[in-house]
Amino acid sequence: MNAEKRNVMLEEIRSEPGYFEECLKRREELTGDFVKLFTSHRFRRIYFSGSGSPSHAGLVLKYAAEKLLNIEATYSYPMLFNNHEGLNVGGKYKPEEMVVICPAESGRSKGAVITARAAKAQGIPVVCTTLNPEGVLARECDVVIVKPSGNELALPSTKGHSTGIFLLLLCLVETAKALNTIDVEMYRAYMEGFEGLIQSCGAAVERTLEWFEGHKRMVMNAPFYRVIGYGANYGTALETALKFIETHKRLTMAYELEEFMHGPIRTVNPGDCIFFLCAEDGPEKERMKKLYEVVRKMTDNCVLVCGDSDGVENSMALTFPAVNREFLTAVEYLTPMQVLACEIGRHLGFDPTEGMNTWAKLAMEPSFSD
Ligand SMILES: O=P(O)(O)OC[C@H]1O[C@](O)(CO)[C@@H](O)[C@@H]1O
Repeated sequence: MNAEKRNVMLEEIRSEPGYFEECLKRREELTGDFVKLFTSHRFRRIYFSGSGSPSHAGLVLKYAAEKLLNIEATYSYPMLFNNHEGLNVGGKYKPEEMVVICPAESGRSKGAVITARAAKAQGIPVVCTTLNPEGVLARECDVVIVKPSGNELALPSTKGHSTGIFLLLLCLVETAKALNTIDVEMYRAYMEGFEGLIQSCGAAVERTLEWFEGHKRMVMNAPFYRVIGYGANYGTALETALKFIETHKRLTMAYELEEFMHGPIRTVNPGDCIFFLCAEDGPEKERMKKLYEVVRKMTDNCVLVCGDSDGVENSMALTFPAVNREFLTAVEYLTPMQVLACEIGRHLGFDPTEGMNTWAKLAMEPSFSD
């Protein structure tokens, strides 16, 4: 593999803070249509739809939408939704009271396009973020937000996914301000948080590279990985598992904090490598720390991923100057995990621009063409 290919994924992760900065600079232009749609309707129900990384974005954003806008929101895998659920199952809402949001990459995956088409047929507005404003999904949408991150050379998406979550969180916070569902203080705190991510995500990359250098032997000797998250960062855990398997092909499992106690905890063996995403404050964080202390008694290779302000003095901890603002953590805590995926893959000699079994994906036709 040549040096350029070797570095492509890391450089894409490194470019993320620059796109966050651009989103903030172009805030009005990028979020304006979204805010207008929400202020000109009285939405009572939001459906998030997306496959792969966009499914994890949907999971994060569902919690943010409910808390910031007080609107009921759901996410489920698009084909479960299309084949076994559907829009307005109970017949409670008028079309103009519902909205579908698709946090896409290429926007070609069939599931979200089918959901968008069903919504359009019923007069339900559809929003997407996408890299392709002319694509098959964008053509079904009332609001199309083009992510400034551009196409990725590495097949496991990183900068597009992080920029997409950043941008939709920005849309939700701007909408919350316009609808008065958050006060001025809270709005200001979120805006400071967004600004802070430029620095924290940049620092997370360099800290993780340093950490990996110091813990390479442990990480590379582990045959598989587990990652545990809570709240919206369960989406971060799922995205980590996807990024890990896409990049280095080693088995990786993701768990929601409390679910770990129901079966998985009984399967921990000495030497297992487990990442604990210890993000925003609250009772779940304390419970995560307790779990970490308990699991450390079974394996030495427990890695607490947390902010500097947590004051954790443990050489195994992977720490960085996190902002730790609720929901924004789903952007900043993903950065170290993207870097780890990339570094493990590099050490195993995988080229991130080459996929395995491409023929199999093509045979299954999961996407439309544009
Ligand atoms: O159809 P979209 O918008 O590209 O979304 C699916 C994305 O998720 C992935 O399956 C996983 O990252 C990507 O390959 C793909 O880009």
